[in-house]
Amino acid sequence: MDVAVGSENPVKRGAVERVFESARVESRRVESGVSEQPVGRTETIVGARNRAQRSFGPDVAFAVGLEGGVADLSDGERSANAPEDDRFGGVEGLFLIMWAAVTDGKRIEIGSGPSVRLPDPISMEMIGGRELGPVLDDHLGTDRIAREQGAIGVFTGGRLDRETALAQAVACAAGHLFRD
Ligand SMILES: O=P(O)(O)OP(=O)(O)OP(=O)(O)OC[C@H]1O[C@@H](n2cnc3c(O)ncnc32)[C@H](O)[C@@H]1O
Repeated sequence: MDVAVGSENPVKRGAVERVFESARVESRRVESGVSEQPVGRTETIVGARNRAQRSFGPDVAFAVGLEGGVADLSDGERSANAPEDDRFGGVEGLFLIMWAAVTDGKRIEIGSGPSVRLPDPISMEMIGGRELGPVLDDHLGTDRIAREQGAIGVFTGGRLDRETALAQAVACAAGHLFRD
């Protein structure tokens, strides 16, 4: 079975390989159709869905989209279209979130991975409009940590890594397509 993943990030391909164990997984470069740094659950899910739909074709059985975002998890979540200086609603505590979408060309299902709170100095830079990957690299002195253990690895003390966390999102989305 062939499966496409709408990203050239190797940890995303690795996450898909963990769930579609015997499949040949191919990375495809597609536009997410959302900001480089999605803000809020809705924008993050839309990015995942776009990546899945845009990487699907007649040559694959399934296509997967994965998107990382940051979100204020309070009930009054602000949309990505809120004014620039109020994107996080003034609520302290931004979280890294991750969502997957899986399509078989007819149906599309979504699922999420774990969330982890970002420390305040990191959140402040996100509020300033930066992307999480480069902000983490600056703070930690790493090089492209988003392609390795990721924020989830850093903030869980290595108990999780980004590939493991993304695989949970893929499994939650794909499970419905396997079962029905
Ligand atoms: O090549 P693509 O598929 O775009 O992969 P990406 O990791 O750069 O992009 P995402 O759209 O999934 O994530 C949006 C931003 O959030 C960053 N990000 C997401 N999850 C992260 C993590 O666990 N650790 C570090 N950065 C992360 C990522 O580097 C981007 O700057």
